[in-house]
Amino acid sequence: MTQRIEDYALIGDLQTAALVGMNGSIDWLCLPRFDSAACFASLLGNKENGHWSLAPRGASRCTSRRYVGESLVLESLWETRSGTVKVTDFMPQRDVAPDVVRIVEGVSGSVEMSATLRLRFDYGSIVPWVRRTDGQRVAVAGPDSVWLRSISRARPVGGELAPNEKPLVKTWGQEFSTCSSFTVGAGEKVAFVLTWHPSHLPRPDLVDPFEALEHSKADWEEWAGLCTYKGPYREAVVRSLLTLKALSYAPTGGIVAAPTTSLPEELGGVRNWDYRYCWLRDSALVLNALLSAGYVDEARAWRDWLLRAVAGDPSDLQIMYGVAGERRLPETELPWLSGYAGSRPVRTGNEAVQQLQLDVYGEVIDSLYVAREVGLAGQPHAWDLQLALLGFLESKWREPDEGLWEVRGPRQHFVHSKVMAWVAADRAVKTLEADPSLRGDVNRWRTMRDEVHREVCEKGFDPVRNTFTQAYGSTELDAATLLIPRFGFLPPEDPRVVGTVDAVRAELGGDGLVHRYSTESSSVDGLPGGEGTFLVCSFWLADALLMTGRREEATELFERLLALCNDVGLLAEEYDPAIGRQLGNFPQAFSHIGLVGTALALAEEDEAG
Ligand SMILES: OC[C@H]1O[C@H](O[C@H]2O[C@H](CO)[C@@H](O)[C@H](O)[C@H]2O)[C@H](O)[C@@H](O)[C@@H]1O
Repeated sequence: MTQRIEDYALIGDLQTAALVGMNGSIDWLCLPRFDSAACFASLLGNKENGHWSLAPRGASRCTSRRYVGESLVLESLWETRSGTVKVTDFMPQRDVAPDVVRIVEGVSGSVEMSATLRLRFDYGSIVPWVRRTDGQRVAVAGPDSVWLRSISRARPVGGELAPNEKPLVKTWGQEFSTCSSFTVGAGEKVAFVLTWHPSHLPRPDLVDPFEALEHSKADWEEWAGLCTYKGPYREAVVRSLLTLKALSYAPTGGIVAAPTTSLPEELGGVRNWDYRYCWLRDSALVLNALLSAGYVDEARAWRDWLLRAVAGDPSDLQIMYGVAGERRLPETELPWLSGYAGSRPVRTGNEAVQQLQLDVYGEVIDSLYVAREVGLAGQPHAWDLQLALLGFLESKWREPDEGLWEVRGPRQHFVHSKVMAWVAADRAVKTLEADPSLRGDVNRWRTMRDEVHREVCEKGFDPVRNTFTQAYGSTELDAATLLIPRFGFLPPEDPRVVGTVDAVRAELGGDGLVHRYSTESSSVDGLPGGEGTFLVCSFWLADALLMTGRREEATELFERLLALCNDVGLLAEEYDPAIGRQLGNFPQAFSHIGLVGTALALAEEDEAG
C-alpha cells in the first residue's frame, strides 16, 4: 500500500475499528470484533485484498481532515476544481449489528464522486457472492454477510429541491466489486451504510445514518466531557483518551493493544505482530491513564474483565488474552498477504501468549492498588486474586523470563521484570498497612520486597558505567529501567537513577528519542533486523528527565513527541527519525498512555510550583 501509516485515521464502535486513509479508502476493518478476520485487508496487501474507497473522481488525497469536536467521527474535506465536499465517516455505537457509515455532503459547487466497495472476507482471501435484494447489495461468503445501502437527501439551499432532484447514486458490479458514481451539489447528502451480519440470520435492522451521526457525536462528546484533566495540552490528552477508549471492547471491558496486526516495526522487516488482544501490561497501564483523568467506570470494567480472565490457578496466568478472555491465540502466518510495504510475514495470533513475563504481576497489582486508592470499591475476590498472584510470584521471581519486550531470544534475568516484582510486593505491603483487616501476612511481602531490592541493586547495576543494565550480567541497556523512579523503586535523586537516565539517553538515543534496547545483535530478542525508536519509551525518558529535575529538557522532548502525532492526533508504536515515518501497529495504546502520562506529570509539576 502506498499510504503511510500516519495517513490513516481511526473510527470505531467499541467492539472493532477501521482505518480510513487520506485517500478516502478504508483499508482495514475486522468484523464483528477487533480480532475477527478482516474484510478490508488492503493495508497489508493490495487493493485486491479488500477496501472501500470513496472520493471525488480523480482525487487522491483529501485537503484536510479532523475529528468532529471530541468525538471519533471523522470529517474529511475535499476541495476540487468544480466544488467542495465533506465526507463524514464513523461507526455508530453498536445496537446489534456493526455498521460503517459514510456521508458525503456537498459544501459548494458540484462534485462527481466515485466509490468502490471491494469486500474480501477472511483477511482479503475470499471473494463473496454479491447480489441485489430489497434495493440493497448483499455480499455473502460462509459465515459473513455484509449489506450496503445508499440513501440520498437533498437539503434546500436558497430554494426548494424537488424529490427527483436528489442525487442519484448509480451502482454496478465490476471486477467482483460494487462501484458507485454520483454527483453532489451544495447542501445535498448521500449516505452509505455498510452493515455486517451473520449470514444465516435474516436481514439486520437498518440504521438511519443521519440520526446515527447525531447520536455518535453526542455519545463521544459526553464521554470526553467526563475528563477531569483541564491542564496544558488538553486537546492531545483528550484525543489520546478517546483513542484508548476506542481500543476497549465494551461487552467485556477488555482493552486491545492496537486494532491492527503486522504493521511493521521496520519497513520490509519481519517484526510484524498481532496486537488485537488484551495484554495485562498494556491494559493495566491504560487503566492508570484513564483513572488519572477521572474515568472510574472503565477501571471497574477492566478490573472485572481481569478477574474473569485470570480466574483459576495463578500458575496458569497468561500475559495476554482475547477480548473476552480467550486463552488460545495461536500464531499463524497469512502467506497470501504481501505485507505493509512488503513487510512479511503477516501474522495473526501471538506466540508471546506462552511466555513468562514476570513484570505483569507488578503492573496488575499496581493498577489494582491505584484503583483502590482513587476510590474504586474493592471486590472481595480482587484481593484474593492479588494474594494468589503474589504467592505465585514469590515462587517465580528468581527465574529468568522473556521480559516486557517479549523477546524471542533466550530467557534472561531482566532488571525491569525484577523491579516490577518489587512493585508487586511493595503494593501488597502498602495495601495491608492501609487496611489491616485484609487477609495476609504483611511481613512476608516486606521480606520479599527487601530481597528483590537487594538483588537488583547488586546484580542489575553496573557501578563502572553508573547505570542499571538490561539484565543481570549483561552489558546491554534497556529503556524500561527509566521507570525505576516512577514506580518508587529508588528516589529520582538517587545517583544510580540519574546515571541510568544519562546512559540510556546516550546509548539508546536516536535523534533525541529512544530505542527500547539495542537491536544491533539479535542475541537479545532473537530477531533479525532493527526497528524504530519506541514512542512510549521516549515518553518515559521525558518523565524521567522531569523527575530528575530537568524540566526544560522534559518539556522539549514532550513537545517534540507531540509533533509526531499525525494530523488527527494519533501515534503508532514507533517512529523512525531517519525516514520521518511512524512505524508499527496503529494507533497503539502504549504510545497514547505515554502521552497522557507525561502531559499530566508536567501539569502536576506546574501546580506544585
Ligand atoms: O518485539 C517483539 C515482540 O513485540 C510485540 O510486543 C510488543 O507489543 C506488546 C503489545 O503492545 C507489548 O506489551 C510488548 O511490551 C511489546 O514488546 C509482540 O506482541 C510480541 O509477540 C513480540 O515478541
